[in-house]
Order: sequence, then C-alpha cells, then structure tokens
Amino acid sequence: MVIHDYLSLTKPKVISLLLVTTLAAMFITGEGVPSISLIFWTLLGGYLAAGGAGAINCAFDADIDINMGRTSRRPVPSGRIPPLNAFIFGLLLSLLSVGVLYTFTTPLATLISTVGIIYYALFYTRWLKRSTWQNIVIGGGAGALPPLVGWTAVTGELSLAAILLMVIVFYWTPPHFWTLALVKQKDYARAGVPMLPVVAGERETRWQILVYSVMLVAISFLLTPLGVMGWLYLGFAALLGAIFIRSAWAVWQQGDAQAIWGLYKYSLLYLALLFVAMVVDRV
Ligand code: HEM
Ligand SMILES: CC(C)=CCC/C(C)=C/CC/C(C)=C/COP(=O)(O)OP(=O)(O)O
Repeated sequence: MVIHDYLSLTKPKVISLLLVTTLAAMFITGEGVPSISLIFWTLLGGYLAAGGAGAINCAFDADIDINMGRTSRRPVPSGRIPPLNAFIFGLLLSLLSVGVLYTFTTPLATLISTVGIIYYALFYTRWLKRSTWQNIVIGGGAGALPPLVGWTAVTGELSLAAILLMVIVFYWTPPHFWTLALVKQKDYARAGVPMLPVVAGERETRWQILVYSVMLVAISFLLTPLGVMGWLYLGFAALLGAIFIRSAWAVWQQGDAQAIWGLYKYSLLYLALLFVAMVVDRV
C-alpha cells in the first residue's frame, strides 16, 4: 500500500523511542506537568521532524540500502517510491515540523529540531555514514537532540539538566548501534559503509561497546548528585545500569549472537525505562 510505504519512510519505530525521550524531558523541567496541548504539538512537531529527516535519509541511502538484507525491501531501493518523491515528502514533513514547533512551542525548540533534521538527513547521511567509523559516535549527536526539543518546548531555554539528558542518549547510541552492526557486518561491508566491525574487527567493537556502556551508566548516575533527580531515580538507574553492563560484559567476554542480540534488544528497553524512571521520580 502506498500510504504504508510513505509511513515506513519515516521510520516510525525508531521515532517512537525518540519521542519517549522528548516526552520525558517535558515532565522533568521543574515547571510542573505540561499541558496536553503543548505535549500534543511538541510530539507532532517531533514526529514530523524526525520522520521528515528519516524520509530524506531513505532517499539518499537507496544505493546502500539495496545492498543490505535488512534494508533492501524498503520502498526506495525496491523501486516502489522514486527517490525524488521520498526526498520531497521528507522536505515537506520537515518544513511542516518547523511551522508546528514554531507556532505552538518555542523558537529554541524549533531551532534545535531543525539542527537535528540537517544533522541526520544531510551531515550524517551524506557524509559521516559513508566516510568514517566514528559515524555513529558523531552521528549520535542527532539522536541525542530530541530530549532538548522536549525540554526547551516547555522552558524556552537550555540548562545543565537538559544537556545531561542529551549526553545520556549520546553515550547510549554506540552500544545500541554497534551490537546491530556486529550482527550485520557482512551487509555493511558489502554496501561499503565503514562501520566499526568492518574497519576495526569484532574484538575492538566488543571492547568499544563495553567502554561506552560503562560511561553511559556512570553518566546516568550523575543526575542525582547534581540535584536534577532524586534517590528513586538513582535506584532505577543502578538496577537498569547493572543489567546493561552485565549484558555488555557478556558481549565482550562471549561475543556470541545470543549475547549480542540480548544487548541490542535490552538497549532499547533500557533507554525507555530510564527516561520513564526520571518522570516517576519527578512526578
Ligand atoms: C547514530 C545514531 C543511530 C543509528 C546509526 C541507529 C541505527 C539503528 C539501526 C540500523 C536500527 C535497525 C533498524 C531496522 O532494523 O530497520 C536501529 C533500530 C532502532 N533504533 Fe537506532 N540508531 C541510532 C540512534 C537511535 C536513537 C537516538 C534512538 C532513540 C532514542 C533509536 C531507536 C531505535 C529503535 C527503537 C530501534 C528498533 C526499531 C525496530 O525494531 O524496527 N536509535 N537503530
Ligand atoms: C531533533 C531531530 C529531528 C533529530 C533527528 C534524530 C534522528 C531521526 C535520528 C535518527 C538516528 C537513526 C535512526 C539513525 C539510523 O541510521 P541509518 O539511517 O544509518 O540506519 P538504516 O541503516 O536503518 O537506514
């Protein structure tokens, strides 16, 4: 179905987790529970922005996607949607996101979201992804912006706490993605994308995953001593973080497919639950 194909260009599952981080940030600014209408417009604007950027990514990435089992059946590489149509669709969603966020939230939230679109759709997709194994580390900066959009939609300004939320998602991204890259490394090699396992090998990748996981968990703890979150949050962060490090350790030590998939799947649950824990602590 054509509508289904266009919807899939927006990568809805990925966006759902991005929006969890946006929504959670809106609840913990210290300005109380946000209004339903502000929540609605911020999430709609966030969906349009990330979805628009995703569609532009699909238009530009067709040559890579056609070479990978996971992505070859997407609408553009399989010929169901011409790249130009995907690009225009993405551009329209992106422009709409600017209108929605600017009208109903704050100028700073609009600016950060627009930077996110350009970062992912152009900087990461056109250049980073194809040129360096640091693509994921640097590219993680785009995925780390949605909490800032949520925060600034409510407050109109940045703060240390908001930056810390960004840093958490930033350090989360390499373990999240490199696990998948380990499993799919042959695909990436065939497509000519310099992902870490292709460039530096499995052992180095498993080590880097462990290093980033430890840094992620350590940073997640900082919110309590810095006065942003309370002890309840710290308890959740410790429990969730212990499981994360145990899973990353298993990837480092054993490195079998079961351990790798386990960490990949858990990384998604971890991020969602950590941000829910922030809301629970605050509300
Ligand atoms: C540079 C940054 C990132 C890269 C390169 C990346 C890459 C990927 C890839 C390749 C997949 C597999 C998708 C598929 O099977 O079609 C994936 C899955 C996923 N990613 Fe990321 N990701 C990044 C950041 C993020 C961020 C910041 C979030 C949300 C906070 C996120 C949320 C998800 C979710 C929810 C899935 C599962 C989707 C599914 O089951 O279909 N990712 N990611
Ligand atoms: C504030 C704002 C609008 C931020 C945008 C953030 C955003 C949409 C980040 C997406 C990160 C992501 C899913 C990368 C996928 O990599 P890939 O495209 O290399 O994966 P693929 O192999 O599945 O295509």
